[in-house]
Amino acid sequence: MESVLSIKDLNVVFSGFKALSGVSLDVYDGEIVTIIGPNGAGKSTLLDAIVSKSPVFSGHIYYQGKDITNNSPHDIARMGIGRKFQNPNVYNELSVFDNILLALKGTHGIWASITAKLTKEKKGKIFDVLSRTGLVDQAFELVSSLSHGQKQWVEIAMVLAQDPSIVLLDEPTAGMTADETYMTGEIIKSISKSHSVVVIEHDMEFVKQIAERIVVLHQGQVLAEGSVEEVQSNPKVIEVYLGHETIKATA
Ligand SMILES: Nc1ncnc2c1ncn2[C@@H]1O[C@H](COP(=O)(O)OP(=O)(O)OP(=O)(O)O)[C@@H](O)[C@H]1O
Repeated sequence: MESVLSIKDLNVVFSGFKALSGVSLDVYDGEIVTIIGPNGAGKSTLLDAIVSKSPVFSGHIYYQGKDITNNSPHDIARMGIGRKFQNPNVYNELSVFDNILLALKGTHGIWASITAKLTKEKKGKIFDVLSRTGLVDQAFELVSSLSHGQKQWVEIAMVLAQDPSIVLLDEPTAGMTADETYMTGEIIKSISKSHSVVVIEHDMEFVKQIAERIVVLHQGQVLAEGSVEEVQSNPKVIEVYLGHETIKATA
């Protein structure tokens, strides 16, 4: 099977510090890859390198077979890699609908977008992403009136509005209630029917809900890779990560 995203021997260095060291990883069509690992393992740096937010020192990133290493972030987004960051990056004083409108591919500038005549096609597209993220009932509410979880979903909807083929999510459930976390898992599973999804996550219950393939990062390297069961029973993973999480959960 052809991979959508292929990372080969990736190294990212910050002032002499190796944040990523020889990372290789493939993401296939329509799969969910969940990245776990201790704080500072290099998880966010990996997503940053994919979208050129952090420069790649050596190694390669291929998207649909094309080498995109250190291409401009704008080009990478335009090619079809959508990235959601940890903190919601939404316009609080606009409606949910207008936030999605602004994110639509080919949209330029707030006023030009909001005052331009809305085509039936654009409206349909906006409601499609709102229904995929459980936000149809909130379409005309101001984002400022939404819960923290709903704001995160608005941002996922904004990423989907850009028609990516791969969606990168950095800790999408941070700060969410248990119900919101569960709902986020269902949204991600639904998105994976039409997109590849890479998710960074700490909450192991959530990881179990969504995970198909897990990649464990530790000190900038891939420590282990496999199913939930394989990773949970891997002694190296227990030692550096899951043992610690279990202790935290029972403390
Ligand atoms: N822009 C930067 N400049 C210098 N060092 C950085 C930069 N970004 C990340 N680092 C360092 O690289 C290492 C990996 O950081 P990263 O944020 O990728 O880890 P992480 O696995 O996402 O951690 P967390 O789970 O805490 O978010 C850390 O030691 C961090 O301090």
